[in-house]
Amino acid sequence: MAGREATDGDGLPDIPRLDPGAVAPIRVEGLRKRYGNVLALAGVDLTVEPGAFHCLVGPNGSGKTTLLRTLLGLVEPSAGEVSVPDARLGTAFQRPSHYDQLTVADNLDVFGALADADAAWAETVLARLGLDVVRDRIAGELSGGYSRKLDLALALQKAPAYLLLDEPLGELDDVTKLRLLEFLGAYRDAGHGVVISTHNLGQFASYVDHLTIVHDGAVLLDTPRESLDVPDGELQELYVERILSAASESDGEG
Ligand SMILES: Nc1ncnc2c1ncn2[C@@H]1O[C@H](COP(=O)(O)OP(=O)(O)OP(=O)(O)O)[C@@H](O)[C@H]1O
Repeated sequence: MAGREATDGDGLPDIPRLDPGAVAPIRVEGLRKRYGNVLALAGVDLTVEPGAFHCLVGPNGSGKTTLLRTLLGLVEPSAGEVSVPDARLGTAFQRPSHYDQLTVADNLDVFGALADADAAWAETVLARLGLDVVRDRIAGELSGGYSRKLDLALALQKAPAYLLLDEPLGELDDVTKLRLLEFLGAYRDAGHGVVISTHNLGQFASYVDHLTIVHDGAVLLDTPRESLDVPDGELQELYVERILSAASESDGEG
């Protein structure tokens, strides 16, 4: 992370810019994951480009979380190749990562020191996520939404080249959702990859650059957003229609 700064003119501290050209893509080939007799991933090929907002969307049980966790190295593939560049990946929200007994500011100091982050970046993250108002609160006493944003702030201390998040907006209030979405958009605009796993594509419609629909552990559609000739407001509907039509085809085969 270095060089020019994002100038989004929104009055918030700028996010230092990363040159996506200097980051390799994440590549997955023939990825299979079996849990006992459940085939969670049935041979997935996927490329995640740097600097893009990439949504992995699919219904419950389609394999999104398994795919995301495999990219993060948290799940061992049964077969196939996962090539993650020699770059920093970041994630949050799977389980709390903060120290409950420390304040927000002290948590940031600890994680910032581990990540060798500079103080200006910690302040930027604090302001961008709207955490500055709770900086002196004990982390264990924060509300659910602030607690989750704190974990995201801690993951961001190392300024990951790719930020991978599983249903990041679940259970957040509408204002918090909006601020988080704006942050994720700004982080992408500053050259970082953002990879979201969700079954609610509609919430991310105005941000998505690349869409991968996952169904029954396989990729049903993998396409740049620009090649889909539908307005943002119809993206969720397009996804649901694709799933319904794939489900009725597989019913027909059965
Ligand atoms: N640790 C596990 N042990 C056994 N089966 C698992 C495990 N994790 C996931 N599965 C199974 O693998 C399949 C894919 O699950 P996964 O959580 O990846 O789907 P998902 O698309 O993220 O679903 P959701 O939207 O409900 O979170 C499901 O059938 C699930 O029950």
